[in-house]
Amino acid sequence: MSDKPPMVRFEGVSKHYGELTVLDRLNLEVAPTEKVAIIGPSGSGKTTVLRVLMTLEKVDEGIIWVDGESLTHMQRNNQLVPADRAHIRQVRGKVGMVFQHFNLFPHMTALKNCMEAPRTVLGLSRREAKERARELLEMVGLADKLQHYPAQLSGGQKQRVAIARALAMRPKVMLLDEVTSALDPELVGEVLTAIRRMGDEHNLTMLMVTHEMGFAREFADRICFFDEGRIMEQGRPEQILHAPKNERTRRFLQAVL
Ligand SMILES: Nc1ncnc2c1ncn2[C@@H]1O[C@H](COP(=O)(O)OP(=O)(O)OP(=O)(O)O)[C@@H](O)[C@H]1O
Repeated sequence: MSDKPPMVRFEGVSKHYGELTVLDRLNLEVAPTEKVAIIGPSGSGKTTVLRVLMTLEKVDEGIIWVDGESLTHMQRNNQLVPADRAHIRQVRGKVGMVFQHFNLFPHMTALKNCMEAPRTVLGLSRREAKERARELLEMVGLADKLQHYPAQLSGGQKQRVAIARALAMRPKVMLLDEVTSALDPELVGEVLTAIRRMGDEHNLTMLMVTHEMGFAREFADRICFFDEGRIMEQGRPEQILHAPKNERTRRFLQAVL
């Protein structure tokens, strides 16, 4: 970890669904530009970490910080009080996400998909939004698909549009939720290449939930092994993947590697 203040910090964060504890007093710090891979068994709370950071779910306890500001609280008269909508929107704007199932607008071309939020949320002019969208679609290798609709694209191409669309909002933190899981194996490589490029060229802090241990090994600075809503073990990829200390990590890796 660097000595800079963390870009993302979970401080004692818990999330419950009825009796089920999905995040259990989770503490996690991610340094600026650090790439963290989250691995672990099904149901261990991996996706929930990303969803609470995107404010798609509320937390029951604890505080989440992004770039020095709390997503859940705000300062009022030197006190931390629950955040209001405007505050949440402002902090949440620093975070982008790419989903397993792309979530593209089906009635919009690739170019329009990438222009929509910068226009409506950031207030960019049509020209600015178009220029930004075009540049990003070129970066992910889709210069010849600008006018294609999602139904006319392969899974790998759709996921690359989704990457360009998330980048168009200029987030500081990018969340990736099993972005290659819905793809045919031969399309995985092109998406991983786009992700690598996105990390290198945009100085992003990244949290990715992945089942691709090879990608986690090559791309992540740190792997966190999740179990029962907590980080059971974390460390450099080579340490976690090749010399795990925790018995549960070892058993999980034996099953997936
Ligand atoms: N909206 C919800 N209502 C009730 N339970 C939920 C809800 N969302 C998630 N859960 C439960 O919370 C637990 C953690 O879910 P989460 O999606 O974070 O797990 P995960 O580690 O990402 O799993 P997977 O690898 O299978 O995607 C699971 O048991 C899931 O069934």
